[in-house]
Amino acid sequence: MRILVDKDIPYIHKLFGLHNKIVVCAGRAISAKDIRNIDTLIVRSVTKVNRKLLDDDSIKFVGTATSGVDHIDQDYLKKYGINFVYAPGNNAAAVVEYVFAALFWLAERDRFFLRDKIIGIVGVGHVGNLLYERLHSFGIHTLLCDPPLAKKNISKRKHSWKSFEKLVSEADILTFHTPLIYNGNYPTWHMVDIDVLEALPTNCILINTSRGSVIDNHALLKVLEHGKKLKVVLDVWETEPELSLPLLSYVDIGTAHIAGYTLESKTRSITQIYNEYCKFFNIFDTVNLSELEPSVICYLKLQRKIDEMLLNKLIKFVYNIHCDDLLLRQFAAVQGGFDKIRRRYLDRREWSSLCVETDIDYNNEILANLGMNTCCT
Ligand SMILES: NC(=O)C1=CN([C@@H]2O[C@H](COP(=O)(O)OP(=O)(O)OC[C@H]3O[C@@H](n4cnc5c(N)ncnc54)[C@H](O)[C@@H]3O)[C@@H](O)[C@H]2O)C=CC1
Ligand SMILES: O=C(O)C(=O)[C@H](O)COP(=O)(O)O
Repeated sequence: MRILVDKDIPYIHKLFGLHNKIVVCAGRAISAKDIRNIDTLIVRSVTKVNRKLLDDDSIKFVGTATSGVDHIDQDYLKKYGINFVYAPGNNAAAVVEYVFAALFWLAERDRFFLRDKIIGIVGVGHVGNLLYERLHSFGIHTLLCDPPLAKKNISKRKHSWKSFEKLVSEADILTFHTPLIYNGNYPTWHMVDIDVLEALPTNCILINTSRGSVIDNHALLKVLEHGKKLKVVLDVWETEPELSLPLLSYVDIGTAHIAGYTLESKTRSITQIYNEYCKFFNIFDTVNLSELEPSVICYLKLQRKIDEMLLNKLIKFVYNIHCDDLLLRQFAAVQGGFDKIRRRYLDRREWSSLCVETDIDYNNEILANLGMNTCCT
């Protein structure tokens, strides 16, 4: 089998290398010429997989080690019988922990408590739902907007779904976790446009870790330049990998599309693609995640009941989002800087890598609900 893989996907040779010819290529540089005589293509979000790329008919299997699939022309793959798999949900915890890190960083800087805020979650799938569950478990109020889900009415939760307009008018914090959808009944492209931006309450916190174009970045820059008081956290940008430096200068936290980047999430994603690949080609080999899964790296003991201040310390111990903001501001103007940050991103870990000792029952319950490992003395 000849497999072409984005060179920034980890563990490829360990997983696929035994019986296959592996060709690696920079994700943004993969071209139709590279695809010739390739059976399997494995990409990330930076490679557009469409008719232009796949003019060769040798491809049988396409995998993307991502949750978002807006870079894939799925209709084309289906039309030509090319098997397609992606990795939904594997980076949900990483994104949720990024959002928590951003919220607690802002709360510390601007001296407010999250328990006094209402958080509007737009898109309640793998990421949005986990975010809801963890915020709810810590007593933080949320409003949920997900019309496709509400329409399917498959939600188990007691909460009533709210309209996007309701969240815009009532939420103190809006966080977006939708796919990038250009048409259909519920498009998300520029769902935050100039009208929404002008309608947002003063000092509203806007967080986007979905896709850059869910927010009209030009309109956002315009309202910020005109003095609209918003607090903005952007991990995704409409013009990635080129960045609007003026917009970066206005946002409170800016990062290089790394919200989903943890060692655990990358391991889970490529393992899922590998297992789907084995199923498709009838290869009887299941990889043991523990071989790739990094071990627990640290251990802490809590001496008192957990509250927002103490949780903030734990969050910063595992992941300090401010470092990623400084990193982007340092390299944003450097040619290729955005992609370089992503390629060399340090092995950020998830809360589950933290083992917390506590003999307080309340702490055990809260920390377990937040996805941390706990052990009693
Ligand atoms: N920055 C990063 O590193 C990451 C970004 N993402 C992005 O976040 C998106 C969400 O990720 P997941 O939760 O895994 O996807 P998902 O597919 O599990 O959930 C998306 C949810 O959005 C809902 N939705 C669709 N249109 C909507 C609309 N108009 N209004 C409100 N809700 C709507 C869907 O019904 C679904 O429940 C991905 O599509 C991807 O683009 C995901 C992971 C990492
Ligand atoms: O999974 C998604 O969707 C994401 O946005 C990933 O964080 C994208 O990461 P890359 O595939 O661009 O490395």
